[in-house]
Amino acid sequence: MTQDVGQEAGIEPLIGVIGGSGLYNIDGLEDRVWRRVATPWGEPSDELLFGRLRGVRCVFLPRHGRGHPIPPSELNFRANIDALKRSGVTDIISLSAVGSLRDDLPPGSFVLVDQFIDRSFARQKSFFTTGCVAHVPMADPTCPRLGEVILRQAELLDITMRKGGTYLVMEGPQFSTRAESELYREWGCSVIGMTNMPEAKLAREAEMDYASVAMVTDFDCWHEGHDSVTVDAVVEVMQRNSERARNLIRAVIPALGGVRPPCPAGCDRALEHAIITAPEARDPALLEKLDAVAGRVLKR
Ligand SMILES: CSC[C@H]1O[C@H](OP(=O)(O)O)[C@H](O)[C@@H]1O
Ligand SMILES: Nc1ncnc2[nH]cnc12
Repeated sequence: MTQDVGQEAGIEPLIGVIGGSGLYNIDGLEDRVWRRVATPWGEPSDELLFGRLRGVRCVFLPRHGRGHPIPPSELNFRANIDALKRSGVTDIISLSAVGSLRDDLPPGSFVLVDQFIDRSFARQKSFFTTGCVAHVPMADPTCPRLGEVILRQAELLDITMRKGGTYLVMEGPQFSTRAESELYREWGCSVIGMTNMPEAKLAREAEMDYASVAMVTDFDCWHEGHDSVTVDAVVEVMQRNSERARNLIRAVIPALGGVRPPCPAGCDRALEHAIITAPEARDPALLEKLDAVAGRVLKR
């Protein structure tokens, strides 16, 4: 009940940043402290880094863990999203290294992704399993309000960022075959990576605003004029991309401080009409696990 009143009156956002390949830390954070956050879904990728940027609180999680020990298929996406949610995070900015599927997105390009095609298959994709079934809307998988702030800050920093693009999520860890790469190009995809799904789906289930900044590191394997992607190439370009990524985060988080109204697109209310399991058919043990993710709707 208290949370509903808070939503009507507006709440102060807390921004969570998920750093991808090459981004395992945020520098310049005040009051920084790494803290383990336990979840009912298991261990997140690493401890979470709590701190402030120009006085505004934020939380950082290195997606693959510090030192990059965890491959995409073994990421505990549910634990990562739950840990951010139970830490009070309302909005997630996802930062990712991606391959380009378009000539006009060369390495070094930044894309504010607004669509996904999810070709991952070996992952836990929902918090809602037997005992509490929910179907959240995913037509628009990213938050336009959060995206606008990111685009505006990028513009102020002179960082060129493409507004919109489709991110093809592959399972990995091997890179694509040339036939796959060509197929995804025919599908009209802009970039390819291995991590943004089910991350975006779970963020939606947890009623969090989610935006994805994809940083192009390579032309995958389809481009006749460029070598096929290698990890060395990705790391080298990410090192060049990372300063702009850090500057962007250092600008976006302070810009998001202060009380604001509920999300006009409804990201923060995605569960409102999503749960189909009758109250008497719900599994109490699962409901307990859902305390952080869905407590807002399950407890009333
Ligand atoms: C190191 S290349 C492949 C690796 O990089 C991307 O990770 P992230 O999205 O976390 O930046 C890609 O999805 C793969 O996991
Ligand atoms: N070409 C590519 N395919 C999948 N993930 C990537 N991450 C960076 N480049 C990639």
